[in-house]
Amino acid sequence: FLLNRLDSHLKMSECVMEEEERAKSVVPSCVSMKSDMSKERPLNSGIGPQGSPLKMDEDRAESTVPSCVSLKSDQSKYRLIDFRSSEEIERGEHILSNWDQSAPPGESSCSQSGSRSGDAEMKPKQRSDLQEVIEGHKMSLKRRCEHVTEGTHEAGSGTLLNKIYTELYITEGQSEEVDTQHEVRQLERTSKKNIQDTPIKCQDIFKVLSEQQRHIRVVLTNGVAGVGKTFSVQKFSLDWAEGLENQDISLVLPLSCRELNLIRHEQHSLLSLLHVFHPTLQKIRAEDLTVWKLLFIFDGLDESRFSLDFNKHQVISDVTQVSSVDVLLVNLIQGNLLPSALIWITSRPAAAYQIPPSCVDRITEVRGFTDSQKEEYFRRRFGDEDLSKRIISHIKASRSLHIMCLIPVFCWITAIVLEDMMTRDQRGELPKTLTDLYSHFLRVQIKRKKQKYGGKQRPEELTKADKKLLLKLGRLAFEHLEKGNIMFYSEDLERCGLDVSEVSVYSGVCTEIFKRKSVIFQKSVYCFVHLSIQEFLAAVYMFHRDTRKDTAVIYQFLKYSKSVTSLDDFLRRELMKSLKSENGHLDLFVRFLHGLSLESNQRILGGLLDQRNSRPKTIQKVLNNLKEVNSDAISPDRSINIFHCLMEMKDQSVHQEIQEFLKSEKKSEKRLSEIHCSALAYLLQMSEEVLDELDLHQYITSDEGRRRLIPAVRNCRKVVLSDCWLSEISCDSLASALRSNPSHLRVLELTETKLQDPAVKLLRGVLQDPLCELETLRSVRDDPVLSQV
Ligand SMILES: Nc1ncnc2c1ncn2[C@@H]1O[C@H](COP(=O)(O)OP(=O)(O)OP(=O)(O)O)[C@@H](O)[C@H]1O
Repeated sequence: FLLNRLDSHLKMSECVMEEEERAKSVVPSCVSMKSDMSKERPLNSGIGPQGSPLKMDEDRAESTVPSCVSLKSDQSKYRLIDFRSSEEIERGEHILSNWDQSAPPGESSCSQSGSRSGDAEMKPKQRSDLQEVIEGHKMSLKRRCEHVTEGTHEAGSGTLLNKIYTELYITEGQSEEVDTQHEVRQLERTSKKNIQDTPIKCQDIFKVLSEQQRHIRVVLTNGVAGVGKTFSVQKFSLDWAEGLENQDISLVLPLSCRELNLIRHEQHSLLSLLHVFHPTLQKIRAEDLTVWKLLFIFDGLDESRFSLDFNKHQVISDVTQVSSVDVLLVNLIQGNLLPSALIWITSRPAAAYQIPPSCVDRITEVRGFTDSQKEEYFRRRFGDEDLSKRIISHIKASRSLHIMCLIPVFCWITAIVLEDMMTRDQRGELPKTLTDLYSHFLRVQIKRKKQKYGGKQRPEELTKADKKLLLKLGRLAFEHLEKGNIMFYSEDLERCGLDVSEVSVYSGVCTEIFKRKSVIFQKSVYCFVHLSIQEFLAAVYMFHRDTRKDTAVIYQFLKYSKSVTSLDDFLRRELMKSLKSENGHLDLFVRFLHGLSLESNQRILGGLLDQRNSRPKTIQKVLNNLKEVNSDAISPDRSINIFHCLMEMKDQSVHQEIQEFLKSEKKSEKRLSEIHCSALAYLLQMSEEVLDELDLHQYITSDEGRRRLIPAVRNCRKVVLSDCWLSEISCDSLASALRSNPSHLRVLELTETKLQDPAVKLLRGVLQDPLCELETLRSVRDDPVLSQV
């Protein structure tokens, strides 16, 4: 497990280096920004240094508060003062000159010793100027946060955050060990709530909630893709900017890691960094930063392309000292720089390991929506009560949809699809599988584009141009999926034959699939709205290549030179390739590929894929292959994906057989195949009830079948692994189950279990891990393995 972690860490670093190389050529050396002037009046309430309420002179504020400049700013960073119009410069100069005059002598550059006494000595004029800056910043932040775009990048076109924001289930602590596994599988694991977890409200994450807790300075919030981390940051910031919550904080300063990437090759001081990303703070001085209570929010650490080295770095304690962004970040987190500033970092679990636990005062995890929050989401989203009721009851009736809706981004996709289907006359069957859902999602986007731009075809039909565009997007999705890239620059688009303007012109199709994430420094960064959409389009592209017999693309991907003879051969090879991936990054891709082999799904896509000759005999062959896959060298956790592929092909047989097996009185008489074992492992792992005992030896199955049951260990109190050969890879699953937090496993019996040396070491390591809550490790006979462990 650790080796895998190390390996994936190395891969990530390689990936980061590769991306850095890519980015070197794309990030301009000179930063330019576009300004966005505000005519709005500042609010007349405010918080001063250390939370003291300030009163402000409204008239003067109106004349002096700088514009709320948006991030889409266009002027050179080296001429920051030029952000403003001439009129504004005049006003700005007025403020700056006032401030310069009022600054105590010798305080022009700040050090940590620029103490709070400066505040006490502050002249009334100076204080009110500072307050104006805070109010200007609040207004700017409010404007940035009050609308959500949910896939559309058209400014101001979004919905009000407060209208659709639904409370999320956030807990203190985290549910699983930091994991590099694919998010969708994590989602399946985490869908089982644990009542022991302590829920915490987003606005309380810096509050000391019990007597045992000390001051909370650094909070790390984990959560899988699309679970609502950015929404939480946005809501927190909006509530602060509107004066509703956390008013003891003087300035909330969100800095998205995606945007910080764009200046990672540049040198900045903390002060200039703030000036670049929060132009409303142009006039704050170094000493202000040390006297105010600041909150820095670094959203999306997983998207950062800088590597944080906490062991060896330049120590910086002066906010005007220039260094690289990663060094500034490390110093802020360690508390060398602005030790009293609060720090909030959000990250997907795979990247959270970069922050040493010793630097973190509180870990929280956004778990998504509970069942009642899911319902509330749909009620808020649709004013129509009847429609929201029907949608909720459909979701409840489909287990996979219901599990998926734990993640807000899936709620959003589901809402779009079901709203469209339920308000149309000819409804058709409502989606039950992921491929179904995503095919409908794409169809709705195509239809919207038709409605927006007109066209002779029926709304659902694709023109040649639509097909070409979607397949080019598919190529981009596919080529970057393998490399683990989720963000693209215009040159990546061009390499796939995508014209940047084409992508924007087809905004009706693209905005909810593909979006321009930031346009800072005139550099556009693109990404798919969600990783799963990238995986779906990548599968569409690959499937299309297969129907067109594009052997070059297929062989290069499969690293296979013999001809792929048929659909079943193609899918079998794709599956094997995905099973060999260490972190499961092709799992969802391969599920979609299997789903796309069904004509019913191809039909939804309105001619995007040539209708494939998916004869029943071929489909049966694919199903048989899935049921017979030999997964000797594959992790049992990964093998569960074979069962998911069956489900995507709407084959319910294995699922039903296992349901019957679970109800049966004669379990010990029924022989289970390997695929049965994967299905059973999945169902036991997902079950609401914790199993008292799992004795692998009681199941009549092969050695491989027994190993495939190991993921179920996560949901058991006692596990007996007797007389079974545990490979290192199976030990990985066992180790992960032992480490899961909270873990139910208290008793582990290992008897005549043939553990190889690396597995013994691995288990020994896990048992020493403070996260492991195992109480008894037992062996029935004198087992040499046990003494080694
Ligand atoms: N609290 C919420 N209320 C309503 N909708 C939400 C909420 N949280 C998230 N969503 C929906 O889910 C989508 C994804 O959320 P968000 O961008 O916050 O996820 P994330 O955890 O930051 O994901 P990533 O790691 O991919 O950046 C949002 O665009 C929105 O549609």
